[in-house]
Amino acid sequence: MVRILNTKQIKALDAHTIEHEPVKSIDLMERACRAFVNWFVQRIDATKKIGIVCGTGNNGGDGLGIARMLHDWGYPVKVWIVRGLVPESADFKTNLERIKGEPEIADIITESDKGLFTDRDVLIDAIFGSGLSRPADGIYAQAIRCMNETDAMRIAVDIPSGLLADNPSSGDIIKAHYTVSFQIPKLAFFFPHSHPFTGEWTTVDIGLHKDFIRQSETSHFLVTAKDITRIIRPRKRFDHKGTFGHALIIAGGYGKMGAALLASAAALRSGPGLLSVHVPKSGYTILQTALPEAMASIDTHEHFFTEAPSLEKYSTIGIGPGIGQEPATVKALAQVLANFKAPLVIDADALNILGVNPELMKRIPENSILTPHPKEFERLAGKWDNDFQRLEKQKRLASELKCVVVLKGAYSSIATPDGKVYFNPTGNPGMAKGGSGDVLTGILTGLLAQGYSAEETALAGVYLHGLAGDIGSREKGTFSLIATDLVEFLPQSFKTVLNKF
Ligand SMILES: NC(=O)C1=CN([C@@H]2O[C@H](COP(=O)(O)OP(=O)(O)OC[C@H]3O[C@@H](n4cnc5c(N)ncnc54)[C@H](O)[C@@H]3O)[C@@H](O)[C@H]2O)[C@@H](O)CC1
Ligand SMILES: [K+]
Repeated sequence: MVRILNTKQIKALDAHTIEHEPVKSIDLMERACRAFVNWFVQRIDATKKIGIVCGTGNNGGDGLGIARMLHDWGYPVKVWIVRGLVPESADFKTNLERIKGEPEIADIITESDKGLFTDRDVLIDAIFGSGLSRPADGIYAQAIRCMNETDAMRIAVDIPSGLLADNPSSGDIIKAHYTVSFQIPKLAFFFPHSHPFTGEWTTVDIGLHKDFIRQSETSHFLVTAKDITRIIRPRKRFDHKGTFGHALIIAGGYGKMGAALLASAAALRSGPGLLSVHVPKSGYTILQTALPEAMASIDTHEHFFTEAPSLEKYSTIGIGPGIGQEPATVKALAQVLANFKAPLVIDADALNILGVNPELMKRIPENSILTPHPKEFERLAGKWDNDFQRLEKQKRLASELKCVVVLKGAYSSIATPDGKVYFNPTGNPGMAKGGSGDVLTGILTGLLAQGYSAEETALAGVYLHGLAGDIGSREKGTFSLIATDLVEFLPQSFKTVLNKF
């Protein structure tokens, strides 16, 4: 797990590293600059004209160090220092002294300094870093606007200037194409509204104290491949189908049998011992023809879900894709929630039904997994003003229901009943298509049936689903990738994770 720390903790971490490594503050800054430059030189051609726009705090100090190093690498570099009210930090001063005449430095002292950076191919943003405490205004806002108006590629040092790491941002913010952040990812990076500012972000190691990071309290984590490898248990020689549980998928309706097929095919590829699929009568032939491995459980209704089969034999249930919201379906869902006591996976129309019948929420078995996309989540939890508030709502829902709530999207977030939130790194925009969610429901149902805990299931399922999408889009491209491909590439996704042993 990568721990996501807040800016106060990052400041304490910097101080701890300086005191206990020990390393001088300016030498730590030098390390940060080198890490940035190392990233930079591997990607940016040395003929490009570079502009570095610095504040006068430590983020600006980084900018000056980076300017000196890139000049030594042979890049044509120009530096601008935004001279507002921020006093020069000690390390800023040192790095300013270390620039001896080259590269060229200009001060920005009035707001009328406009159209400044137009001859630059690449602009490095080092105005504010994690020290930003309020929206940028005055001369700072003006410099940010000037940078955003150019056609240059913009690269932010640590965090785009104007973006707050731990709180909603407003005002002018650098629209970076890339953000190179120092070691610890910032919470804001995981939110949709930050993306126009961070662009593609990455972290670079600057040798901050690992034990201190491990001991820092946080409820926010970024999942890594290693975490998933640790969760997924390889199968043993004497395991048999009884070991891996019997999953039931309740999905599909007239015109939406594809949802049932996608969820079921994904469940089958995720390893449960047995899979049954409950579909309306009109889905019988479709299911039996398309998925011979699945057993059919047939509803009495021709077109939609009206009555749950007897549920005792199932280890878990995945319910929702394509079931619609007919009154009889609402009743049948209520019946499932009344009779089934083990954790289940609730998705799509089952979530929409819960949204308009909140009294049913109380019946959801503890440790179930809910997988709303943002619109479904809004129906369950109400509107939000900003991404931070949305995250709080997600945490609250997970704790109230004592369930795992997976909010789907880029960096799908997984909130657990005990208040933790895991962000998932896999997946890509090629997956933003109908049917992707059905595939996730199937994977989760398949894993839950095998006895993985709700938390393990959600972490592994969401990761594997995204990884299947990443592997798939390498072959099919993000335009052409479809949900069926996710099922097709799921075996490779599992193999990738298992082969890490
Ligand atoms: N030893 C360290 O602490 C290290 C710090 N590093 C760099 O230092 C950065 C943090 O530096 P600082 O804490 O000096 O802060 P910044 O350089 O981000 O900001 C400078 C100062 O501006 C003031 N300020 C905040 N919001 C403002 C606003 N809207 N308008 C005007 N002034 C405002 C604050 O007093 C703040 O301290 C990191 O992002 C990173 O780039 C790196 O060099 C790694 C090591
Ligand atoms: K910055």
